Amino acid sequence: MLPRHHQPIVAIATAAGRGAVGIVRASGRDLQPLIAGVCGRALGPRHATYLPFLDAQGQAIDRGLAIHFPAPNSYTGEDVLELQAHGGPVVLQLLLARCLELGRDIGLRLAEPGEFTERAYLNDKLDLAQAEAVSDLIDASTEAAARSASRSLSGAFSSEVETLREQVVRLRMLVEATLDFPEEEIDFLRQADAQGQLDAINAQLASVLDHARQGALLREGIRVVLAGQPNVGKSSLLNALAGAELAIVTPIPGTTRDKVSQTIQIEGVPLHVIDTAGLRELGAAGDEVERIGIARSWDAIGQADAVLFLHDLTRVGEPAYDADDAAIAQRLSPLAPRVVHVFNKSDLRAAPEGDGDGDGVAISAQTGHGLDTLRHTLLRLAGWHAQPEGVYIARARHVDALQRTREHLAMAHAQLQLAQPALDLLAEELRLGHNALAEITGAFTPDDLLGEIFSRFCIGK
Ligand SMILES: Nc1nc2c(c(=O)[nH]1)N(C=O)[C@@H](CNc1ccc(C(=O)N[C@@H](CCC(=O)O)C(=O)O)cc1)CN2
Ligand SMILES: Nc1nc2c(ncn2[C@@H]2O[C@H](COP(=O)(O)OP(=O)(O)OP(=O)(O)O)[C@@H](O)[C@H]2O)c(=O)[nH]1
Ligand SMILES: [Mg+2]
Repeated sequence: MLPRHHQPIVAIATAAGRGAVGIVRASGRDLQPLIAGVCGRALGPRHATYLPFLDAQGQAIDRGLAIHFPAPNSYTGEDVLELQAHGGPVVLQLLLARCLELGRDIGLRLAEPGEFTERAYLNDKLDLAQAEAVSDLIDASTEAAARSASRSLSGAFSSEVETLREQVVRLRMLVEATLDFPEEEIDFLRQADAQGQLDAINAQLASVLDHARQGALLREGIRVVLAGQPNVGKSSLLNALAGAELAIVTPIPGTTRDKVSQTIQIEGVPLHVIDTAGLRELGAAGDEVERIGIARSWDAIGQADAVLFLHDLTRVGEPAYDADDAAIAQRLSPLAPRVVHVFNKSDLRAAPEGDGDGDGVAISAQTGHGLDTLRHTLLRLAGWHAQPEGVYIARARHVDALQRTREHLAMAHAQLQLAQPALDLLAEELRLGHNALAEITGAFTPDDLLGEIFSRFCIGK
């Protein structure tokens, strides 16, 4: 049997359900038996031919367009056959079954998720960051996310990483060469301005890291938890931000029992907003359901990227809030940089001057007053500052690899500043930094990571 990556594969490439057109796509080293069987004739290369797709009895399953992309000029770099049929689930299943039947002798099998794109990667049509961008483009939930995924797919991110990698390679070669001439080593490095080269790399790395963080933010968004005492208006705020009546709002304290979440977007950045049960001390007689709800609120708070701590302006005392709020604030204090104080119901009572920490936002969930300020505060807290046009999509995996690169290069930098740098340690840090960078485009990526990345694609991609 052929190794997995050489077996011919087939799948329905279009989304499940009915559509105007549906595509069955096959990829492999030689698809002639399939073409002959289903099309009943030879196909010109990269030429759309309208013809009947034939079943085993020579009857037409459907009439549509067949395209043969001979290797290596195809999406996967292998032979690709596309059957563009009418987009009904039964028609497409029949075509798929017909392909599998015809392909039995060449070992044709169903494609696993992401396997076409994995082939494109293995055949050097795309690097790993571009392959990931294919999936991110399909999954994009906002226009900004789609545009930036498209930039990554076209190689904007990869080429910046590649430029960095080339510079690190050049420096590594210099250091490795010096290792062979121990007497003159230091002078040699000084003459070649190794320090200056490293400074330039680090400056550029900082900029790529910043862009990648913005890109990861666009892809992954942040978790924002609405927290506070019962009846302060958390559910009202969720509804106001979402522009829909999602959570139940009543004047009864303890209305929300369980978490309610909704993804909204601000300037294209997805925010996963979670409304929680109001926080209060329940005596022994307290309601068991509410007790569990409150425990879940604290869980959500612990996992939040940002916490909006709501206060009810009609209840706040001096200096900023009442005793129960002070108790909650105490418990939130370890999360302080992620907490925003929000003073709600400004329509009923104006916010006192110089609220609390000075970073509070006064709003009215009912009239919408202050919501724009709150949105901008959230974006700032998330670390968003880029213009979507210049951003390429990135993943936490990329940010992590860039951070590790930065750490290794910082160690290399420290070594170079010593009067007597240990050249072997310097060389080792540069090597590790180089490897971390290479993980991004896939030049140096463990197989199990590859498997994980592609398994998250949809089938047929
Ligand atoms: N019908 C159809 N539409 C599709 C795809 C597809 O596979 N089929 N794609 C699937 O994702 C995307 C387009 N991606 C593609 C990428 C490369 C090639 C290709 O033939 N590449 C050749 C020739 C390049 C050229 O002429 O410039 C090559 O790389 O050698 C085709 C589609 C979106 N639309
Ligand atoms: N005037 C005014 N009333 C508000 C505002 N926001 C919320 N309310 C009212 O305050 C009451 C409680 O609102 P909710 O949104 O249910 O409060 P909550 O924090 O979710 O309450 P629990 O789910 O019990 O924790 C309701 O009667 C709302 O109509 C506001 O900005 N102005
Ligand atoms: Mg509520």
